[in-house]
Amino acid sequence: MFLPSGSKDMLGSRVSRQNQVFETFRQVVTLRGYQEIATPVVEYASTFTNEYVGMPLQNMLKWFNSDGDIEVLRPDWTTAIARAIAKHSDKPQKWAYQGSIFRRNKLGVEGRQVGIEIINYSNLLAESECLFMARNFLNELKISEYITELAHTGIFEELSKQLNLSENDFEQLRLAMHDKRKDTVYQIAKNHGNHEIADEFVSLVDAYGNFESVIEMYEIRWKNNATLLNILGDIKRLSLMLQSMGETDIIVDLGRVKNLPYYSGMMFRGFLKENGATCYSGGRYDKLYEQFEQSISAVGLAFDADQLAEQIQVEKNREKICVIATEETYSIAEQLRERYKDSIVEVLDKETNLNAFDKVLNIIGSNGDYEVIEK
Ligand SMILES: N[C@@H](Cc1c[nH]c[nH+]1)C(=O)O
Repeated sequence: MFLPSGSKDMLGSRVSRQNQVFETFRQVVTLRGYQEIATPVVEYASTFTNEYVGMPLQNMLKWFNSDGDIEVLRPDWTTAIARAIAKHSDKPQKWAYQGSIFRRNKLGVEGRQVGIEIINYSNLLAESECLFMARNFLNELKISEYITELAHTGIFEELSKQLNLSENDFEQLRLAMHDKRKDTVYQIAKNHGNHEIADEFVSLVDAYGNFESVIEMYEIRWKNNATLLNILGDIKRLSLMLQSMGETDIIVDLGRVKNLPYYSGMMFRGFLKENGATCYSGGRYDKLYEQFEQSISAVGLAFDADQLAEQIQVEKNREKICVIATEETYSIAEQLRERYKDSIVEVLDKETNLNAFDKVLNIIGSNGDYEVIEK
């Protein structure tokens, strides 16, 4: 029997590691005062494709229901949670979730995420909470080799104002910036502006690296633009907060454009040093709540739980005990569990693969007169 392309089974230690990621996440968010939220896997496509959210339908797993509406498998937690809490979003709240999202991309169709959404907290408190929580969680998973990247949607938007761009041109330029295709970036900016602004965009493609040096350079370059200076100030403040917590690998990417249409402000990502993979991604998305006619401060991030599960070691600190029993003694073996409550106890009827155990117990005897002997 085969599986549809993109679907996969998971077995044994891969599942244990996945569950360890979920369990560690729950411990961390519980201690940081988050509430848990779960939304259904099946939703209306319009929840994600409407003009405020703007996710492309083509990547979703979808079908028509009997009324002719398009339904999808949840492609995004953040949007689903905004829909779920829209009526009760007037108070400060912190939500945590874990489960699958479904998007057709090169990695498959199903990805597992654990994530947080912080609603109605003041901006810096919520943004720093996201980054501190990420640090706390990765530390608990014993993942220390990662890089934190900060970026901001406002930079590209502010500079684009100097160009005369249609919606389509804007999108083309955003895509070219995203893929770091400097030739196309230059062409679009030059065609709709002049070569100076085109040069500015091209150099923005390379404006990433250690936060101190990049910010210092751009504070001078943008000294006459209050909007850009404010953005640099916000990024610097967050970076310094992280640095004061002992984080050393902090980079900024001033030319980064949003990877999800709803971001509006600070964006952050974590990269694993070992393979460069993104282990978390998030940002501010106040605009998402405008669809519910609400003006709300919203920020959050999601971890790629599959990626994290690949990185961690399964905790193996329990004693493994094998009890060799017979048909007459299976219930005696079961009672032995009481004596070894913190150990892994397996009952076998033959002595096979005993090297896998720390202790082997034999139940010997007959007619209700049994003895447990350690081998
Ligand atoms: N939903 C985003 C992550 C995120 C959570 N909150 C804000 N952003 C993603 O799937 O990448």
